[in-house]
Amino acid sequence: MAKARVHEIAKDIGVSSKEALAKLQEMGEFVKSPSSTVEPPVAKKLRAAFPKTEEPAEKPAAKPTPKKPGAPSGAKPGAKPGPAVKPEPAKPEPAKAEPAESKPEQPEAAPAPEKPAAEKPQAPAQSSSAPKPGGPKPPAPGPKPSGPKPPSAKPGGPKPRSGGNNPFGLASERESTRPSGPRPGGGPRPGGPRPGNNPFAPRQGMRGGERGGPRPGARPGAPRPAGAEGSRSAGAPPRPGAPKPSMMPGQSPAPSRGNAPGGPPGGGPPRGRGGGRGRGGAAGAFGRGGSKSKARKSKRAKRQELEQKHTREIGGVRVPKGDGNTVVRLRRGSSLGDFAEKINAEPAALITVMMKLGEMATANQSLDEETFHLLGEELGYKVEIVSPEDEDRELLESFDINLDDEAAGESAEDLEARAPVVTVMGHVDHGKTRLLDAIRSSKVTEGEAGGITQHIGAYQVDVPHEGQQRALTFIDTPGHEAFTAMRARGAKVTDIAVLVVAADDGVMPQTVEALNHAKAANVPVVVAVNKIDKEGAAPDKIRGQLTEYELIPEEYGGDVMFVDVSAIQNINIDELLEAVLLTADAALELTANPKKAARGVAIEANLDKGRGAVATVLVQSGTLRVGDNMVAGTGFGRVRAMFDDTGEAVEEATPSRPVQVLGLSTVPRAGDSFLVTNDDRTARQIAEKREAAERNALLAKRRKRITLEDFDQAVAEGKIDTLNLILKGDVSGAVEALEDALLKIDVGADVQLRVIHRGVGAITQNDVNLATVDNAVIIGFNVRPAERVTSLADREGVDMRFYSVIYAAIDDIEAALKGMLKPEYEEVQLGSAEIREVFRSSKFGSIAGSIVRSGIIRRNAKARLVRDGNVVGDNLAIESLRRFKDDATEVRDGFECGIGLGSFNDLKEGDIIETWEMREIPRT
Ligand SMILES: Nc1nc2c(ncn2[C@@H]2O[C@H](COP(=O)(O)OP(=O)(O)OP(=O)(O)O)[C@@H](O)[C@H]2O)c(=O)[nH]1
Repeated sequence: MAKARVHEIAKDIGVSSKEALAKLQEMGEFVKSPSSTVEPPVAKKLRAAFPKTEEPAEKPAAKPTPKKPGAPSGAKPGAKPGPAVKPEPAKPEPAKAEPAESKPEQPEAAPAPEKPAAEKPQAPAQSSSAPKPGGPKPPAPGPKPSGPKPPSAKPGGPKPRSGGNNPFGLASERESTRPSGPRPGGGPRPGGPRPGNNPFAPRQGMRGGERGGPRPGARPGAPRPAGAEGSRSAGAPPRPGAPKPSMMPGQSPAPSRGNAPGGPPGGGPPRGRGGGRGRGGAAGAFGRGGSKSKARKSKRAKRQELEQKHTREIGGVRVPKGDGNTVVRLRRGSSLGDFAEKINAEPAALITVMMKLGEMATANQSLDEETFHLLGEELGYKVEIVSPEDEDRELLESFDINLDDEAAGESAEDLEARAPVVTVMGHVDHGKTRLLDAIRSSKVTEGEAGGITQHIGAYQVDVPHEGQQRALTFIDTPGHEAFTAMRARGAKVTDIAVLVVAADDGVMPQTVEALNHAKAANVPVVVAVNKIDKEGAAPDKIRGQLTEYELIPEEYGGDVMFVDVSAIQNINIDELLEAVLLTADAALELTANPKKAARGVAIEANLDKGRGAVATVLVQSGTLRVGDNMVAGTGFGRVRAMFDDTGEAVEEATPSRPVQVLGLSTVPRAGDSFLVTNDDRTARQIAEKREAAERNALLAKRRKRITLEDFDQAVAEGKIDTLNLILKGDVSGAVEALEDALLKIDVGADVQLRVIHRGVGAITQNDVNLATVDNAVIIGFNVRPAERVTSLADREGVDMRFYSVIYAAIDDIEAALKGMLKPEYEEVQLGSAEIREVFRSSKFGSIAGSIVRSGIIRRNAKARLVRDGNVVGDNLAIESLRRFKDDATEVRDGFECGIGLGSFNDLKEGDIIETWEMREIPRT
């Protein structure tokens, strides 16, 4: 089997090439046009991506022999029985091809898709008026068919009367239905029976009434108001026993739901010949004449069929239907509109769906991940929110820059050894700065007289090693703050960490913090036991202590090199550098291709009065040259000049070489990636796009990376299987006790509990950074975070929990692991209002002129409509609220107001509008 072309597969599946292309794109396959070929696995994937409802539906149809005779003759109006190409593919092929067209005659088939063909003539008529009702009014969907309303046939009085002294100047329903003379100025033509734009047309017994009634199988006995139509379709009232599409194999009930334009308009599941309108069948019987119109019909029918198959109705609107597996990738900060675009839906339809889900959102509003998941689930899509790194990767790909492919495409000859990049970490005052100075001065002074150096954030030294001069790059910002900040930004800068521990002080909280950060980043560690010149120095004790943290010295049989040094007295500095090189050589293969445009990371940057943005960048691959166009974070520009850490101007910088760069438009942040582009325009555009993405990300209050409540769900979705925790407490005993107790929880085989960091003291920015990177939950025991730490956690969506009783913490975590810790919400009544009069407005729909009876009526609050003690409309929202002519945000007890419940229009005098909200019950 040769490779198949997209359009062939599309045809096979029964979708358009465009849809197939879109799907391929969604799946990450980039295919140019319908005539492009795809590899068999891709073809298979594509087929699998479309629901197979088709097959079962058609098969039965194909079977009935009666079809066969008719089919070959009239049915295939020479059309496209493409399959005929195949010699005589016996039965299956042709049989498959036929059903689509010949189906009409064969009502037994009953599959929903078929019907439209037969009823085609009607469908169009309806669809013009029908879509409307479906569209705008979600909450009043089919359920209440035309029943009671139609009779009122509001066409009644086209005499809107300007609502005298009512708060809106709108005509009340009472007035408008009074059949007196037409009053001008009445604004909305309340009763105006214009089926075309009257959202209620179908329910009022207009033609489209069929629409309301027809739902196959839906309340079969319901009187069909569309009497006129009824005469045409004998089978109109769906038979109770008629097969519902939902009964069909593989057919989900949703698509069958009636009012899709392609839906079975006659309501008559086309079973039994009498059931169909007969026209389609008759046409077939009469041969020619019929075949022409039939051909036309069937085309339309196919379209409708398709539409119906790929859409479903929710809350009265038609939205695309995913198959539950279709992945939709969205950037963080995306809006409903973005999502709509991806699934080819109307943003307005999604707004309605959101309302049905109990959330109010506008098309342009950024939504958080959770909300997208909820919405995706409802529509049958798997929403993936791409990480900032992925996002940047995709952004670059849109400029045809693929860093991964670039790296993968490099051959061994392109690669040259590069210097290891080292970060020095450790507890306060253990000598990090001093050690960095010692390393640097010992080397710089060797080469350069004067040894005038300047701090640019990183420096490189040459070390004689096994007869060679080897370079080492040190990040000159000690501490793990910079390290985690960069890591949080997705930058992998450090190859090796030097953990400094003062021999006279021992392992301290930040020592542990630092080593945990290194471990989490999977970076090998070399321990520098410093201050050995000091009295009381006990280097062996340090080795013993660190063993407890899984840093086992080589001399104890482990694989971590420990070097005793004195930064002040320059003792063993060379040995330390040697150990770093040995560790790098043993654990890592550090190479990069210098022969290409430079890529790397910004290490440090500042705005200089005279020189503008000055950024220190570390070249990670390629060679950076003066004159290159570069983009670093959201800054871009042409490299005007470069300097190394001795202040020397340099023309180029190769991998692992840090240089200071002048020429960027703005100051990048530490950890921002940079790259050289072919032209300045690309650099500028990338920078602009990054800025926009950042803005969006900021806008989306991206809530909750992982919370204890959603842990089990994340596990269920296969996203994670480990609950990472960071424990902070006021005293070490408590932290240890908590950790011990936590690790004793019986969590079962599916999930794991991992304490990635524990420490004494307040929750710091570092803790939040670490939680951000490793998707951890922070547990604070008798400690609180500083204010800016709280806001950082909030911004990053990190779940922090505070306890003062160990058992409470254990209970919560145990419950989370067992999937039992659900947030609890309670409904809180906000207020209620009684409808005194109903006004109709063409612009706003029905407005309830009301008086607030209790509490407050607030705009956007959730609402329900109660009539004689029965809820007649639930999950509504106060979409508009007015006091006289002015919009109001809230109206209090005793005041009159006008309330609009969006597209919910079933309002009556005396009804009570209750408003409420869900509040999370705080845990104690
Ligand atoms: N005796 C002795 N003192 C040292 C040595 N290394 C550093 N010190 C002293 O220890 C103190 C702290 O050194 P720093 O290099 O500032 O320590 P740090 O880890 O960078 O400290 P922070 O920047 O506060 O995190 C200074 O007074 C140094 O002079 C050493 O090898 N021997």
